[in-house]
Amino acid sequence: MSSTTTLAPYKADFLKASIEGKILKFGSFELKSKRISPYFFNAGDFFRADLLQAISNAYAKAIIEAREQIGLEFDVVFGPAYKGIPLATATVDKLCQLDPKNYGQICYSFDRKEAKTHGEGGNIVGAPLKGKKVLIVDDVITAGTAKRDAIAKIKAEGGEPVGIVVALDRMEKLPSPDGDDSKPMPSAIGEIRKEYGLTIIAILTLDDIVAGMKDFASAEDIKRTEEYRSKYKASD
Ligand SMILES: O=P(O)(O)OC[C@H]1O[C@H](OP(=O)(O)OP(=O)(O)O)[C@H](O)[C@@H]1O
Ligand SMILES: O=C(O)c1cc(=O)[nH]c(=O)[nH]1
Repeated sequence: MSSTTTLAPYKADFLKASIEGKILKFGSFELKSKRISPYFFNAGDFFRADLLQAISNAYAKAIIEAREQIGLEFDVVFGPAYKGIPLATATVDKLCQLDPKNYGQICYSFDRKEAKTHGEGGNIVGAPLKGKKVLIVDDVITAGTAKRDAIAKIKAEGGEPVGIVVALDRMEKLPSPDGDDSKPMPSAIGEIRKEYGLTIIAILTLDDIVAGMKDFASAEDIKRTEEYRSKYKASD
């Protein structure tokens, strides 16, 4: 894949797995933000063992790199329901496998979309968050809504969010408060970074995907993806 040679090897391997596993799809998809996108990254499709290995390897390598480069430290990996759940558990497992000295005591945790009222009850499954430094892992960031919800839940449990790792930054602007998507707006990722002072890491960006697309996508899909990128491009 010639056009991905500038990506770190673990990122290029991850992009290759996303394409071969058909995690990255082209068509017409309604997003959580209600935008209609010509492409979709479905982390729910990393369901086969070799693909799960590919995604957990990419998250773990990105986290280890962040520790080496910026000293990212945390106690718990939190995966927002639903697609964040297997990501958090598989990432913790992979971190321990790759670096047991630094990550052997790291825990995972995730939320329920609806609170459980019997048994252990509550909203959180896995490690308690109170007093812990918490790293959020999720699949993609578009408008940032799910990340803001996760931050609020972690804080409500007494945890301290320290960062977010996503597989894909779709590089989109925030929705305009009046719903007019033609207005310039800052990026979802940049605003969350500024507002909460968090480290935010994306393994791949839309630019990486567009750069790699000429090797595997149709001319029509490339054109529609480039048009979508221009339409929702952030002002920062
Ligand atoms: O940038 P954002 O506005 O956060 O949008 C993207 C999020 O939306 C989807 O999750 P959803 O809440 O639909 O839940 P799911 O994991 O159950 O698919 C997707 O999995 C992302 O996490
Ligand atoms: O914004 C979303 O809802 C979204 C985008 C995407 O590429 N993949 C996904 O699962 N959700």
